[in-house]
Amino acid sequence: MASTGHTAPGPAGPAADPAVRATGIVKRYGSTLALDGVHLTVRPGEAHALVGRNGAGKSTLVSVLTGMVRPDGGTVAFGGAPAPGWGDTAAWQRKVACVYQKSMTVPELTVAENLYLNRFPGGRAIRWRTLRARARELLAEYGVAVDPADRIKDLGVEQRQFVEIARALSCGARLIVLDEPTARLDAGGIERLFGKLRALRAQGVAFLFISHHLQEVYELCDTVTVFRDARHVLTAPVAGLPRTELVRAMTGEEPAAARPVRTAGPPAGEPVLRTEGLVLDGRFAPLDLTVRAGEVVGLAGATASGNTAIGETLAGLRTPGGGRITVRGRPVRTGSVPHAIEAGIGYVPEDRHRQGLIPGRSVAENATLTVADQLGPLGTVLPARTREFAHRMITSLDIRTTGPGQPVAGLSGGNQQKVVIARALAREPSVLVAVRPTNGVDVKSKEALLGVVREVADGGSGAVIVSDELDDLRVCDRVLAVFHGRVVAEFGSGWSDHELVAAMEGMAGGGSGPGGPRERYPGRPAGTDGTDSTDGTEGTAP
Ligand SMILES: Nc1ncnc2c1ncn2[C@@H]1O[C@H](COP(=O)(O)OP(=O)(O)OP(=O)(O)O)[C@@H](O)[C@H]1O
Repeated sequence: MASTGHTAPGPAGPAADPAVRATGIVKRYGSTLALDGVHLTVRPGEAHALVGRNGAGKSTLVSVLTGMVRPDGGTVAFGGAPAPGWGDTAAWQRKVACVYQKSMTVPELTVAENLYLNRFPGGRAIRWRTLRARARELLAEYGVAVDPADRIKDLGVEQRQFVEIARALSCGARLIVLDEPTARLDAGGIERLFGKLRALRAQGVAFLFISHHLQEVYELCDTVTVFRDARHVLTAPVAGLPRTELVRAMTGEEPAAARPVRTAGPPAGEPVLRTEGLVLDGRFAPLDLTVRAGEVVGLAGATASGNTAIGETLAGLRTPGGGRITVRGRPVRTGSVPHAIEAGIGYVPEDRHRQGLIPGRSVAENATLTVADQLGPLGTVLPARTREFAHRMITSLDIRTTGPGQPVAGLSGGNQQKVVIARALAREPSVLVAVRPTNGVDVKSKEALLGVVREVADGGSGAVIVSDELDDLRVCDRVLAVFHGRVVAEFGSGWSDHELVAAMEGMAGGGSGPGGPRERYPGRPAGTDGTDSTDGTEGTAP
């Protein structure tokens, strides 16, 4: 089934040496075999997707290809020449760069300073004017419309990514790895990113694209490689590869027949969560929301719509300007995470790195952070009970780990997300509030996770899913579309992708013809720049 190197030749032609060729790569972490003799070839000008389930080994290979991790076996060559020596960071940067979902730039420094970090022109004394002029030229060369004097922290995600790409190219790199680059972009940002990547490909720059959004793989890439359980299982041209076959390669199973995720009947239970006049100035207008037992309610909205701010306010992360929240009829003290948890609000944050996990602690400890007081008398945590609880979560959420004692830092990104969800479920909350719960989660786990949310509701609690992903929203009984801080439309279970996306874009009841960004990225409505709400840039004042 595998066929390496079967790719559409880039502008450099089929005879050119590959941008990168990795062969026989082996990497072990203790008893975990993360890469088992994998291979990968990316040609100049090619956009090559690397896909696989959470824990398949994608990030480990990226670390090997960028000189961050030393493999236990195998070879890497760039443009036909052996990879730089271990530890020669500058030499690796001249070959390859990785643009992560998380910015690798220094937020307090300007764009110009970031572009020339550790390689300032002009000898010892830094000539700031020269630096800025060079930066301006560099950005213009790659068509990046950013002011070199701006601080990185004031840029949106999209602009930061362009700055990182420009920096990599100016170091001489001709291979750029993009690790989930669209995760925090809206439809317009994705279009602009893809447009820029196409232009750079025409100049011979090669891209390795890591994504759980298979639709984007089909949109952008000409070749796809699949890893499964640390092994290479497939390399094939994207054109003509049926999606079912791609999923089969990723999972090793026949794709399950499509089944509706939404299983519950019309909501009939008591209200479990209620907001009355809940308002956060500059983020969302007074909101009256009722979530009943047995119900999953979606808050759909683009990045800056205010839907995330609503979720964060329910979780106690933000203090509302007015209004009240009640859980099963009891008022919740707002603006306090401990009180929200105590009242029965479970929360799955979008940004698990900042709000979710303690990396050095074990899976068991992280999964039980909210229940430590219930696991032992007088505030002591009994390891046996902690482990037992963690075992249950590992099984029910299919967390790929060596065991409850493994530090979460050693889990793949998607499996870390599952630990965050386990933690939110630990207290058996009256209402679960989940922000983009399937972000970074593989195609099979997505279904399992949404199934768990559904089960929470079917078990007599309520759930709120805050997301712009249509697949997340399909599990909901009701979806409220939020635009500019207001609920602009409400849908029962029978919504069409088109009408929901139109509502999220502020065109409730409207719509437009096919062919626009909405049609191509049905899960990502166009909106303002893709900076998340916790960066403090979200929202238009209602
Ligand atoms: N630093 C580490 N210490 C221990 N184990 C690790 C470490 N990094 C990765 N692993 C393990 O190696 C395997 C491959 O992980 P990797 O992060 O490469 O997967 P991935 O395909 O990128 O997954 P995801 O889609 O979830 O990001 C996993 O079993 C993971 O637990």
